[in-house]
Parts: sequence; C-alpha cells; structure tokens
Amino acid sequence: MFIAGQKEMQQMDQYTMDKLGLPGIVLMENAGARVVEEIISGSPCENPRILVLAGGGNNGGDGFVIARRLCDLGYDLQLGLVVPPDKIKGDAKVHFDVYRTRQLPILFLHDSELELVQSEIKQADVIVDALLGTGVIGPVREPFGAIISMINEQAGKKLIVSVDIPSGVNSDSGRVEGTAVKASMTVTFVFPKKGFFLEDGPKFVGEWKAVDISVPPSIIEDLGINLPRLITEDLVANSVPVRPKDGHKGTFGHVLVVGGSKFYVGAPIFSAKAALNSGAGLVTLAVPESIYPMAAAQNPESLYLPLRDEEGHFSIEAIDQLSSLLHQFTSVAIGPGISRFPGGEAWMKSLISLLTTQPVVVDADALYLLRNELNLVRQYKGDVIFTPHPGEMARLLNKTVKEVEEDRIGIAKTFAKDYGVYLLLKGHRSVIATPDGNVFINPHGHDALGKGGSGDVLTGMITSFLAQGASPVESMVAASYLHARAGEEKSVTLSSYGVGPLDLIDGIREQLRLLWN
Ligand SMILES: NC(=O)C1=CN([C@@H]2O[C@H](COP(=O)(O)OP(=O)(O)OC[C@H]3O[C@@H](n4cnc5c(N)ncnc54)[C@H](O)[C@@H]3O)[C@@H](O)[C@H]2O)[C@@H](O)CC1
Ligand SMILES: [K+]
Repeated sequence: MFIAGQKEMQQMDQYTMDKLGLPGIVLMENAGARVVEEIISGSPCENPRILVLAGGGNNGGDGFVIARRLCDLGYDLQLGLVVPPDKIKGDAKVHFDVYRTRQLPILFLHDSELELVQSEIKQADVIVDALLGTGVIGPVREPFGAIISMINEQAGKKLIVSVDIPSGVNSDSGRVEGTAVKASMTVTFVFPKKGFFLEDGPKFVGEWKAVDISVPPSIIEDLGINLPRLITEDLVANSVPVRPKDGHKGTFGHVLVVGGSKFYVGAPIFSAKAALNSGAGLVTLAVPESIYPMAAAQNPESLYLPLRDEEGHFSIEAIDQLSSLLHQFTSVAIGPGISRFPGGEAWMKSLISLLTTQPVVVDADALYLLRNELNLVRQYKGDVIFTPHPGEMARLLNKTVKEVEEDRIGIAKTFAKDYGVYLLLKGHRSVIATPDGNVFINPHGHDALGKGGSGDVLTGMITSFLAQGASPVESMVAASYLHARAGEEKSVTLSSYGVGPLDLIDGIREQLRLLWN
C-alpha cells in the first residue's frame, strides 16, 4: 500500500476528474458512503446519536454526504456547520444544497454560543469530524480550535471518527501547530497520509482505514509518481527468507557481529542472539578479548573471535587478526557497543577497507566513527545498511535532532541517494530509504522499544536475514516490522516498562511463528 501527501492526493483527484471524467461530486459521494459504513460498523450502541461537525472545504463536503446518508438510514443525526453557509464553494456546495433542499437537520454554529456546541457534543454517542482535511494550513483558527478542544474532552469516552485526517494534523508532516482532533478512528480516502506516521500524527490518528472512492489503483503508474510504501504483514511475509526444509547451518549463512567494549558488554550479545533467533546458521561474535570471558559465559550460542584490545576497546592489532578471516562471513554487523575509543576513526576506516562485497550493517558508535569517511561507504562494492536513531542521523548530517524529525522522509531519502546506502531511520515510526529513491514506512512501534539494547536486537535481525539470502530491502522491511510488532505484543504481557532486549528477542520468535501459521 502506498502513502500519500496533500499534493499527490490533489494530483490523483484531479486526474480522476479531468482525465477519467469522474466528477468530484461523485468522489465525494463515494467518500461519504464509505465513511458511513465504517461509522455503522464501529458504532458503540444500537441507536447512537451522531453529531457530524462540518467545515467549509471539501472535507466539510464529505460531512454533508455522511449526514444525509445517516439521516436516510434513520439515525438520530445532527449536522453542525461551523462556517457561514456563503463560504461553502464547489463540490461541497453541491452537496450542501442537496442537504438543504432535503430540509434535513442542521445547526448553524458559526454565530451561535459555544455552549450550544458543547451540549451537542455531550449528547452525542458518535462525533464525526469533517471540519478540516488535507487542506489545513497552519494552526487551526477559531472557532475550530475551541470546538476541537471540546471534541477532545470526549476522547476515550465516545467514538470520534475523523474524515480523511484528524482536523488540524498536517497531511504531509504530521505536525500539529495548534490543536487537532484526537480521533478514535480515521477513515481516509485512497491511501493513508504521510502525516499519520510522522511527528505528532500517530498520537491523533487512532485506528485508521483507507477506503476506495473510485480513484483507480493504476493511478500511481498513470501519474508516474514514486510514493512511499507502507510496510504491511503481506510485504513482510514475502520478505522473510524462506527456509528450505533440508537446509543445514551452511544454508542459512554465517553472521559476524563486531562490537563490544568494557562499558558495553551486552550490546553485541543482544545482536548475536537476535541474529541466531532470526534464523542465521552461525553467528560469530568478535569482541575485545578482555570482555570475551564474560560475553561467552552469557551467550554460549555464538562462536567467538576474541580480538586484541587496549583498555577494554579494540586495538589496531585486532584489524590484522580479522583480515584473513573476514571472507568466511556472509554478512557483517559493526557497531553494537563498540564505543567511541581513541583512534576509533582510523580503526573503522581500516575495517571497512578490508571488507570486499559482503553486506554490512553499520550501527551505533560505528556510525559515529565513520562520520568523516562516508566516501568509503559510497565506494564499497557490496550493500551497506545504516541504522541510525535520530540523534545519530543528526550527527552524520551536522544537523539538529529537531531538523531531522521535521523531515524524516526527505532526510532519509536524500542521505540514501547521496551515499548509496540503505538507510533505516529509527523512531516511533521507522523510515527506510534505498539508494534508488524508494521509501518504506513502518506503521508499528512502541514505547516498550525505547530502551538500550532494542537497536542492537534490530541490527542482529537485519544481519541475520541478509545472511539467509534476503536483499537489503527485504531484510530491513522484515526486521523493522517484526521487531516493532514484538515490542507491541510483549508490552501486553510484560508492560511497556518491563520489556527488555531479551524479551524482545523472545517476542520476535513468536512473531516469526505467527507469520508462518
Ligand atoms: N474532489 C476532491 O478533491 C475530493 C476531496 N475530498 C476531501 O477534501 C478534502 C480536502 O479538501 P480541501 O482542499 O477543500 O480542504 P479542507 O476541506 O481540508 O480545508 C479547506 C478549508 O479549510 C480552511 N482552512 C485552512 N486552514 C485552516 C486553518 N488553519 N484553520 C481554519 N480553517 C482553515 C480553508 O479556508 C478552507 O475553507 C480531503 O481531505 C477530503 O476529505 C474527498 O471528498 C474526496 C474527493
Ligand atoms: K477531518
């Protein structure tokens, strides 16, 4: 499934109207009809009182269709119009005129006391938010702001259905500059909007569903646009490497994890365990020799390469030890727990120069150590995957975290193209970008994952899928999704406070099992 922004939605609507000849009022009628179906199926009681709040743009136009159709179905319905009727134009006016001609119930709220709105909101069982759609610009003006605050007082108590997007959320950035409706459910047209997955958006959108309004599925090809894709369970099922029944440990690849230091003993272990429990045939852990006994005692499932160290971090001799061994590994993860050690930049440079064509996942402080040698990455013959969190991304680009968070898709896309890397920008909703300009968004994520060690688990999973023969995109898509779903599910039994990296690995096994059932 694709994800669209305001401009692309406008292009699609325009194409359907102008080139295919389907009038906008038909699209609006379809849109309203689909929302009505969802309201009925989500209704909290048999005879709900429904309040439709409509603005003056086309989102309000959808609201007039919804209100008319609900009246015709016999529902106890009230339409509240928050703009003066003479402000309604175009397709919305056509449907408004039909509504008026039919003499269906309407309250003119633009010049009435806000107490009236308040009492209507309180009486309703279901509130339909058709105030503002993708056309919102800047913070919501009054009386929208006050009305939205009243709607939000009912959040969690009543069914709040937003039409297309919660009013006040920017469909491109997810930003809420003033206030926005906290929807229980958003029924969106054609494709989910970028704003559902960015910045404030996820906190407002609730459960969402994309519905068909007769914009044809071929439209993306017809318009020749490259939209971000949503990571779905189907995409993941097609991305996780299939295991031949007669496979042996040689079939499933050999992962090398390079990391660890005196202060970070656990990180490389989490990566190694995650790699093994996501199906890798063999996992070797290359750690500084001073932490090797501890690591091996904690994690006997891996093979070990204890490397020369100096004060608890890798020393330059470790590179010589690795040089004749690297060819035997199918995929390599560098970084978990490696730390920022003196001479680390030169150390990283030497290690990257030794690798030939294996896919390499670069994470954590390896990203820091490589920050001034990105040309090496560009020249590398194999695939390189970076998995930064927003802080690491900001450092790679000399930007602030705020700048990164304000343009996650744009930044990920540009970086992946500029340096020829596959990039997984972590966050509440992770963004994946490829060197050829494709973008994927993970709709899952959970605060249970907001702990040290979660990222190491993700790195291990990606490297594991690579070792089993998946492409970089398949590995990132599958790992990101299953990792997030594991966090969500584990939080149900352990609470989001209680989920740790080892629980996460356990949850990933469960997710893999569910995928194949
Ligand atoms: N034919 C089409 O184009 C279709 C459009 N659809 C609906 O149309 C919506 C987009 O319609 P529009 O482009 O008319 O835009 P909206 O209806 O989202 O909003 C535009 C209206 O909001 C006002 N506005 C903008 N920013 C504001 C702010 N900060 N505070 C208060 N008022 C503000 C504008 O003055 C204008 O009246 C979609 O979200 C969707 O619901 C659907 O009906 C499907 C078909
Ligand atoms: K809306």
